[in-house]
Amino acid sequence: MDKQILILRGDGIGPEIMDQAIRVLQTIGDTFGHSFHLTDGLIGGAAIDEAGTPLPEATIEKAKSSDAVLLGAVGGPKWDQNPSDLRPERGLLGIRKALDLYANLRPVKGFKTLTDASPLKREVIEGSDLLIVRELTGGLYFGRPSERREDGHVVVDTLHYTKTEMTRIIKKAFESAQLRSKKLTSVDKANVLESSKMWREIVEEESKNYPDVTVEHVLVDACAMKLITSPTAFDTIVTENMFGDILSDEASVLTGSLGMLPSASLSESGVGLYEPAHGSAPDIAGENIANPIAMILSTAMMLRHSFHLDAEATAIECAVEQAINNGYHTKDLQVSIGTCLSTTDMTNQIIKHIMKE
Ligand SMILES: NC(=O)c1ccc[n+]([C@@H]2O[C@H](COP(=O)([O-])OP(=O)(O)OC[C@H]3O[C@@H](n4cnc5c(N)ncnc54)[C@H](O)[C@@H]3O)[C@@H](O)[C@H]2O)c1
Ligand SMILES: CC(C)[C@H](C(=O)O)[C@@H](O)C(=O)O
Ligand SMILES: [Mg+2]
Repeated sequence: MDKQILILRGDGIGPEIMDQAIRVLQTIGDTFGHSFHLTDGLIGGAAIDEAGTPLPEATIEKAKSSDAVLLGAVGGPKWDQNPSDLRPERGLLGIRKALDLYANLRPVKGFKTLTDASPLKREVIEGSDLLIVRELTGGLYFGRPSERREDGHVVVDTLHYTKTEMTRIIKKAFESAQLRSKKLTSVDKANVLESSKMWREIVEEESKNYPDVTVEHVLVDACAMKLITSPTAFDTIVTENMFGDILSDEASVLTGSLGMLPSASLSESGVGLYEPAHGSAPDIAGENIANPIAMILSTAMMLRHSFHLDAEATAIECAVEQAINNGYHTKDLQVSIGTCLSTTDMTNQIIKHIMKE
């Protein structure tokens, strides 16, 4: 198989973890006989520094003509004081919108060996395996007006959704639930927000088309609590943009670290973008200690969702699990037993297992 992949390294640990994903991809190519052609593009702070904008037009064009996009992470203190249109994060939001990547899939799977790494009790988190389906191109992130008014004393952000935007992500979640254990939890704030009331109505309406899926509605505040007190009660969660952002970072605790959580950002028919759920981690950038697993598992998601290379994706996922089961981990996992490795050495272990398969 011949595929064109756009590589967006971004900022902070972005380039470090992307280098590891590329090594894994090359190993998959060599082992299974595929050619992955990689092209670099600019995004985030790196793009601001080099091209004066967080999302150059060339990046969007390259993305549209690629078969998939891999993204590291954007942002960092260097650009924190920039005006809002010159923030690295604008590049990320911009590419999501430009490619209409409305469906963000964030799987959260605890590895047995890492349950001790979580600050939560083993008996509570053991067996955690859920999927957060997050709406990615609407809501508070994109609603207008979003501005500071009246001499800086009043601020406005707008939570805007159309019925069409809600319906497509809810359908995607029902379809995802059908492929898993057929239980869907819809998370909203329908006791307060008009948008959530409409969201809940659409979930009810759509549930008639998926009679095999059991649906429950949970308010977001209660969901935040239940995620860490009874995570195994969840299978597929669907929610709007900002709730999904917050709940997915919270859910990462079940896996031992934010550095473990991959994601796929998908459109209806166009190119998919794959990125870790975490950010650019400026506090550890340049030290070769970042956990590369979220980026590597995002690469596996690309192989599965964009290229339908199931065996290859599974090979990566199994290699990650085997490396962890052999006691290898990175610093963020705070495991006291086994061997703590650098970013590159952790990847070496994963690559070793892929080549053995
Ligand atoms: N998708 C993205 O590009 C994305 C996502 C989230 C945040 N951000 C941006 O990243 C910057 C930093 O944000 P933040 O510090 O709130 O969030 P962050 O996710 O970058 O980091 C939060 C904490 O988790 C740790 N961490 C994250 N990923 C890790 C990994 N792979 N290995 C080991 N430890 C890891 C960090 O060291 C930090 O202590 C901000 O500019 C923010 O806007 C970008
Ligand atoms: C950096 C930021 C804009 C982004 C988001 O909120 O979507 C990040 O937190 C994420 O989860 O991908
Ligand atoms: Mg986030």
